[in-house]
Amino acid sequence: MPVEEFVAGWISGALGLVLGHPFDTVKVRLQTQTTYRGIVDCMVKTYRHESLLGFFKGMSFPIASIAVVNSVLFGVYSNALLALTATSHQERRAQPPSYTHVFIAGCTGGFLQAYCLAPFDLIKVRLQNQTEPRAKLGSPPPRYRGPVHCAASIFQAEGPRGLFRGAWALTLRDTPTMGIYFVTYEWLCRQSTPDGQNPSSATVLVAGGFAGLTSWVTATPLDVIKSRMQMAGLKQRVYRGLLDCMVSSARQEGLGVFFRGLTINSARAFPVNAVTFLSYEYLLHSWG
Ligand SMILES: C[N+](C)(C)CCCC[C@H](N)C(=O)O
Repeated sequence: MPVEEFVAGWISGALGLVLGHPFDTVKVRLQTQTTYRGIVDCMVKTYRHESLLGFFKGMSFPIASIAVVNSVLFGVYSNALLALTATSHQERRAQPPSYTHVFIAGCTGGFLQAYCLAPFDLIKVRLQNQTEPRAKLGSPPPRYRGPVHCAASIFQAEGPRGLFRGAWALTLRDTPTMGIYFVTYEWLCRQSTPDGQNPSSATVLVAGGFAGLTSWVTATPLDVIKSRMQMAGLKQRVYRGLLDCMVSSARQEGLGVFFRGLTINSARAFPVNAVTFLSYEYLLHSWG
């Protein structure tokens, strides 16, 4: 099994992640809290109250976990294509796989990475939602002191299952949308590249950016539900399940609730995924 894809997936994921984390914090806050009037208001309040560091809350765990998560995504995707079409990464420009195969391989990668991502994503969302400024003398400490403390408290209170809160919504969010992600990327690359040649860096950047954009636009409704289920019992009410969360959110806040965070998600998705795909392709290319 070729392992280069796993390593390239890891490095490219980490680069994209750091670039996108401040946007991600604003998105999570807008989706789960009702105190902000919009993106700018949320940014201003976060900066005033918590300084620049506020935007990087909850980043250490994703950085550690991206090694597993993005390498599973890209590694499984590439190896699934190998199984379906009997072509390696290097051979795929000369013999391009069908879009159905690309979609199935993307969904498989999305499904498997969702399970690895679930506990890390839960902890990220919980920490991002702690709006207290950095500990000052005399002020009450935040609920979680850091990622390890957060994981340990959830584990103690709810057992291992607690760490997978919202995992079902996350899997539903990622399985089809990762298929869309890779199909968009492949389609755009093929549109602007002569047959049999490798896409230029500019093409990879634009195709990667649009792949991120289309997959996040389609993923946003379930992203909102996922974040709310992960916060259930803390700042949100407790839901009986995914459907209950959908229905009660829509009843209370209207259908617009499913598009919360869409603008910021899209603004984040383009640069993050442009960089992710460019570095992925570059690494695989330079390793031959
Ligand atoms: C499938 N879904 C839309 C959820 C994500 C697709 C892009 C994943 C990328 N690592 C990022 O963070 O943007």
